[in-house]
Amino acid sequence: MPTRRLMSTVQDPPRILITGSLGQLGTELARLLRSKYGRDNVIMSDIVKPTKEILESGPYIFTDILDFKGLQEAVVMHRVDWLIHFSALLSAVGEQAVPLAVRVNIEGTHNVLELAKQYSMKIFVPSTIGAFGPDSPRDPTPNVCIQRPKTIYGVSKVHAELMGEYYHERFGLDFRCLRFPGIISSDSNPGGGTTDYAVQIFHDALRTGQHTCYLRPDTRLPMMYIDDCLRALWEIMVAPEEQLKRRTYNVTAMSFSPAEIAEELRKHVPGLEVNYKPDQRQKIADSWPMVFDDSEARKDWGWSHKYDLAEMCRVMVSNIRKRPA
Ligand SMILES: NC(=O)C1=CN([C@@H]2O[C@H](COP(=O)(O)OP(=O)(O)OC[C@H]3O[C@@H](n4cnc5c(N)ncnc54)[C@H](O)[C@@H]3O)[C@@H](O)[C@H]2O)C=CC1
Ligand SMILES: CC(=O)[C@H](N)C(=O)O
Repeated sequence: MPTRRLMSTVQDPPRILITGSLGQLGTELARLLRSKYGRDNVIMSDIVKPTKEILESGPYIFTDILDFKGLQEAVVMHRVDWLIHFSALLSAVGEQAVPLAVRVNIEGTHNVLELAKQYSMKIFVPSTIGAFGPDSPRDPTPNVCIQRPKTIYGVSKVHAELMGEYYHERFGLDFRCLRFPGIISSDSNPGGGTTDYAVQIFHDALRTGQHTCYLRPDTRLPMMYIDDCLRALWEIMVAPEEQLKRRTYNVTAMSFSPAEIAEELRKHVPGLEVNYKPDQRQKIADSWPMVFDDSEARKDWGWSHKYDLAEMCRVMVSNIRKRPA
């Protein structure tokens, strides 16, 4: 690791605000960043009532992403240097609440970009495989290709990518963005995406030995274990400017279908039964990349995943088994 990175970690910790921090990624990211930069330098925020454990784990504040003044106050009062913008409505819930998704995902992104510009903050905004559509090459999907997504979630994420890149070009904003695949973690309640089955299948397998999947058995999608996802986020945040040839990168770890993950999971839960009842999420999945080409991230700033399908299943099963019922 370059010395510069180590120095910024140890001597001059950034103060970091995470929006939408009580979702699937935020709580885990806060834990990781607090272990690197100190408990009080990472401020979690959301509009959701936190648990006692969250309140005791470090600073937590209410911030609605649609309230620009409230965000300004949070940034000023907490002397924020990095903004990690997680607030969003995901692909499946976004289709059920389009006007709200437009506000949270698009207006919310406008607010944080403007704020980051005004207060000279470094900003990370995640994008997704959902930023591609049926006209994109799907196997593999390269970093730069046609993007005509068919969900409001995808449309809002292409908008975020373009707005962030524009603010970088126009105002010199330090905007960094990764397009994540479906993220798998032992949180039993992911946020309402099309890839959520790949989390739910573990909980169902270990609780009941039976899972009903809302996608067809052959629906192949790119995926990643949460530890790889959060490490990728941290690595791009600390990557020296000169390594970044672009502001938005594809990252991935594996691709699998429901039938393939079920087969791997049967090594741990031999009698696992899976039924298939495709619903409206099938159409979304059919428009998304099957295999994600992240060679540019690997080449430019050294991205490399650690968890493949077998290792991810092993860790997920072990983590969920350790939890109280
Ligand atoms: N989980 C995944 O598989 C992937 C996630 N991402 C992106 O990563 C980010 C985080 O994702 P998750 O944690 O999975 O999402 P999530 O749905 O679990 O969490 C989103 C959070 O945003 C908050 N939120 C909603 N409206 C808000 C508002 N008005 N003001 C402030 N906060 C509000 C919610 O309360 C929730 O805690 C999102 O931007 C998502 O698009 C990208 C690719 C994959
Ligand atoms: C891949 C994503 O962005 C998310 N998990 C979703 O399915 O909406």
